[in-house]
Amino acid sequence: MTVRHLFPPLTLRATGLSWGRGGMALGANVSFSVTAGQCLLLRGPNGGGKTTLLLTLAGIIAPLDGSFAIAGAGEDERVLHYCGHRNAIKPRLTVQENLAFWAEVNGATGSPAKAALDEVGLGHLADLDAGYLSAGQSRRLALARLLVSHRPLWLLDEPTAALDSEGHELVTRLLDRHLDMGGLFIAATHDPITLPDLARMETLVMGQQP
Ligand SMILES: Nc1ncnc2c1ncn2[C@@H]1O[C@H](COP(=O)(O)OP(=O)(O)OP(=O)(O)O)[C@@H](O)[C@H]1O
Repeated sequence: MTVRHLFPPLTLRATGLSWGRGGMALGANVSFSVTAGQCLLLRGPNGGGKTTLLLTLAGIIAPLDGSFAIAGAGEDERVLHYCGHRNAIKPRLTVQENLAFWAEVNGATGSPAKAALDEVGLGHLADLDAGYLSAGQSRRLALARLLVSHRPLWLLDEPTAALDSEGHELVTRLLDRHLDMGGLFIAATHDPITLPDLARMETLVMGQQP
């Protein structure tokens, strides 16, 4: 598959990285790199440290040791989306208003809100208060945020959580297209995610005994 490089070609490189919570190390001295058109899947048991690693790479938690760097971006460029396992939906705003809010916060550099909602299968619910969405519909709305603001690096925590089989296909399609565009992503997942081109995928298994 050809990478079209619609994004600046980034590389995220971790060197001897250790991460953890509350003084407890959850990963130690790990090195990896992910570059434009590629992805890294984080796998492992509950409590294994996947979310903590994503939060660390998002700059929300400080590493315990080692370092990581994102090469290929301007100093002040906002290059990443962090999509946590909570959907961060405002229940009193409509579905479309939620998306418009995030487009304003993150920059309306991607698809128009209505097109993004159509893409994730929520176009018919645009005017519904988002608090009424089902679990899977809420997840779809969270994923639509990735589409309204173009950013090359996606850090995703359980992107397929609560989704039906068509939703799983949607996620595969969005992720594959993102890599086609020269984006990259790191995703923590308990579900299998299989992209058409397996050469693009690496897996980091964590939380295992040495
Ligand atoms: N603020 C905190 N203080 C102390 N420990 C914490 C804190 N937040 C999370 N933890 C612990 O850190 C460990 C790793 O949690 P994390 O959410 O990174 O795991 P995970 O691999 O994403 O798990 P899951 O598959 O269940 O989502 C867990 O044991 C959790 O209880």
